[in-house]
Amino acid sequence: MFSFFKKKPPAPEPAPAEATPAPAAAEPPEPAGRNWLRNPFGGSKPEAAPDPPPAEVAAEVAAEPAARTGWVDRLKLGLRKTGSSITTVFTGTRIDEALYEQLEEALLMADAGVKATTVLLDDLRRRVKEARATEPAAVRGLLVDAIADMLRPLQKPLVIGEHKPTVVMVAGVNGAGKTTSIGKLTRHLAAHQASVLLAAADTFRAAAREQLAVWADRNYVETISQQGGDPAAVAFDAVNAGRARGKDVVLVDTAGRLPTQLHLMEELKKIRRTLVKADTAGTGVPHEVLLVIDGNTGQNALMQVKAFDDAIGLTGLIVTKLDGTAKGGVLAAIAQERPVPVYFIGVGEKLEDLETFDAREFAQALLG
Ligand SMILES: Nc1nc2c(ncn2[C@@H]2O[C@H](COP(=O)(O)OP(=O)(O)OP(=O)(O)O)[C@@H](O)[C@H]2O)c(=O)[nH]1
Repeated sequence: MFSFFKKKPPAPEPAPAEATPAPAAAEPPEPAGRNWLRNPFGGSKPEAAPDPPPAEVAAEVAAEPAARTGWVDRLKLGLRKTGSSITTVFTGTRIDEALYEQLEEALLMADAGVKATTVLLDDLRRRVKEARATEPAAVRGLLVDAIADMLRPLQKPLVIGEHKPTVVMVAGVNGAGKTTSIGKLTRHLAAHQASVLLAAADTFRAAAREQLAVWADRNYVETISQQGGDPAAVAFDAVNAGRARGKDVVLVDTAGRLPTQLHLMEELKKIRRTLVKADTAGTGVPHEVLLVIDGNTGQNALMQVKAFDDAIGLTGLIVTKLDGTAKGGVLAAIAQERPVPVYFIGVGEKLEDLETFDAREFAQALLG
């Protein structure tokens, strides 16, 4: 069993990992700077060894430039639009009601929502009192603490490997970044000796299947797809194929849909029910139900979380496009109103631009 965990990137990067997988009992070499999984097969590697990832993937990942270590900077840059109006509040000379009012406005503008904003400000007032702070600049540090504490319940690793295959269903509205995130996730799984089967359960849009096929090619993994027909059938076939082929992970990509498109939400529920039916061993398929949300959509993202959670029971979120949003505060609203764990955040369009979520780092990035 392995989990995606947060690890500070050591510097400098060590020599590229060998393409050959590590022996079963030993921990595989972990490419430096990656926040990905560790000890993919724990102490109990399955008898049938998974397909080793091609040398190209492991070598590419290991050879990634040190720029990767700067992802927090990129997040900071991305969230600057969100944070700039908040941080200007602390340039004054006094901690007074005007400061709290400006802060309230800035948090609402960042789409933190009324509830989270109220809780944050109450918490901040308490912290300011306790710390006997007198300078606005000190309030900024206390706000980082308050935001980090609020977001902490969202910080949870995605555990893969407890079941073989681990079945992960991925949903979201159109263009949220599902397929891109699946590609990124696949790459990192492959780079850590996990074999992946992709299921293109978007049977309507040929472009979606093609896009997934491109990601699959780039990651040297197989796909199950079908033109037309029933997406639930593709999902069913994928679980069976994943089992038969001894894959570690089956990732099921679904077509984008709005929560208001009730017939499409029914279709999503059907895909989920079908995955449950394919679970002949009763291991709890789908093991993970992820929603991909676009960080730019602010409060609307919260509505999506609620609607998809009600429909298919979410286990985690991937929040994309945090590399340029004025609405990063929405994570506070999610933490307050529907705390579904944030497994990953997307900070760019490139394959390596997917990171595990760390509440404190996010809070710090938010306030520059
Ligand atoms: N800047 C940035 N762009 C992203 C990120 N993730 C995805 N994108 C871009 O968002 C656009 C949509 O991504 P897709 O992966 O096609 O979205 P999708 O949810 O699969 O779309 P549908 O299949 O239409 O539902 C693409 O242009 C991606 O490159 C991110 O973290 N940052």
